[in-house]
Amino acid sequence: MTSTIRALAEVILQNIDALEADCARRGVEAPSMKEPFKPGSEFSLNDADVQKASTVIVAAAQQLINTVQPPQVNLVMTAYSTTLAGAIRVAAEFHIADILSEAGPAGLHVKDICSICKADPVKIGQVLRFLASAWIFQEVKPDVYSNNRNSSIMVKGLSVKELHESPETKYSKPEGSTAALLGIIGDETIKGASYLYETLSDPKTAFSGEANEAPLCKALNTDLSCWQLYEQPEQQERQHRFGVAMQGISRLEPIEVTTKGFDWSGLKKDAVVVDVGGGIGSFSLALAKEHPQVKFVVQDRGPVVEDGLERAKVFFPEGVDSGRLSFQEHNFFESEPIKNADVYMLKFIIHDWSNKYSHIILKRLREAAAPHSRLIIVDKIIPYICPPSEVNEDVSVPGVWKPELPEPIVNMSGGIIYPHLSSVVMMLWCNGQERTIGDFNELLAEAGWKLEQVHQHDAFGQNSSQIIAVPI
Ligand SMILES: C[S@@+](CC[C@H](N)C(=O)[O-])C[C@H]1O[C@@H](n2cnc3c(N)ncnc32)[C@H](O)[C@@H]1O
Repeated sequence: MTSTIRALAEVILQNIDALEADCARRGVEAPSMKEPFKPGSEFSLNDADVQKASTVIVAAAQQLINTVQPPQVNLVMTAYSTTLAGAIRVAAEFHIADILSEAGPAGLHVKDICSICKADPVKIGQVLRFLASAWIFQEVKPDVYSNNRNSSIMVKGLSVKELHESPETKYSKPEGSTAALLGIIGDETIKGASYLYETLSDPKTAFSGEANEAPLCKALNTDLSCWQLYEQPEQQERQHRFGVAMQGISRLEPIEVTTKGFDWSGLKKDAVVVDVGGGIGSFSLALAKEHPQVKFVVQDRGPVVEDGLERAKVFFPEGVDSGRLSFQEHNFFESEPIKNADVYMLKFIIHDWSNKYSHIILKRLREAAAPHSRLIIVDKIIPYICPPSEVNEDVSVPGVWKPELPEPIVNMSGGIIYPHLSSVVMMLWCNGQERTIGDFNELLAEAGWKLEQVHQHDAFGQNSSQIIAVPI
């Protein structure tokens, strides 16, 4: 009889065929971990067969690793991985990937890196070797580091000279959004995570749905929610970084995935799409470029829309000048000023809020909606990770996918932790959560919306879905 570990290895090998066929079709080699990332070198994950093969390989490989290593190692090393977030932030803030990008494939000695970034080579040397052990940077000779596929993603698109002379512009290029996101993970997110237990065990906050009683608020010793905190003058840098980091999140899934599904081109000329809590407007900007017949209005808090307008003037001046992309300050807990819009869109908003506050946001939009209005929520749909045969949720909505993985894989997340991680991160920041399709159905119905259809792009919640609702 085939052992489980051999069966896992065989599952991996069978699925490698699909990835090799993908490379052959595109006339490229499989990506090398040693080379900096080149656009187009990734597998074609928008091809359903390639995506399925990649998911099965990741799931089987992770089960194999967890089976082969002793549980002490699995558990303790996983718990220690928060330290990686701190180390990655160090690399991003000291512009180490940018320095190594200029140094090229031969790399640079840690002393030379540190003479440029003005840091202690003994300490930075430890950080870099730790990161290289986790596949971020590579040690090409003793104490000499170069960028590899993973570390090269941290490059911000500006010269090291520019980064040092004008630090306030460090996230000004689109590539800088990943560094901004890594900055947030290594700052607010790990600070919040270290207060998770204290918040969940304190009777004052254990059952709270208030955004200002989340673990991050405890960590930063404030009574303000993260959104209110960001409005304080001394938090300007964090506020700006957050806006840019949202673009970095979008890079985790191709923009076509989040825009695909709803029939934007079916909207009539001058149809109005309101991007509620639209941040600095990255999503609307991408859609406005593709659908010139539609008008997009991005609503957010004052400082955010100011930031968004400035960026839009640089990246889409014709849209701003023609009024096809505009920005408006608006608090989504108050009455929605744009009535009868064709589409109200909530991207990465509902997951920020507990049910109590999500209900208010949805209700305000329902009050403003006309019968023809559509609501589009872009968020993850959380799958259960028990065997699908155990799930008998009573919600049948067109477009919902169910996870399926071959035996002997036992973890139905497919080893994809992102949606579940994201849910806990939302709790850390603001007592929010990601939701199952059943949760969305209930929340929408209570606010006067009928869940009509879902555009889901994978069964594991790796990519966000579009959840379409109509007024009841
Ligand atoms: C997770 S971000 C999503 C931004 C954007 N939709 C995107 O996908 O890039 C949440 C946004 O909600 C905004 N926000 C928070 N509280 C708000 C409020 N009361 N009214 C309007 N916007 C708010 C924040 O400023 C932030 O831009």
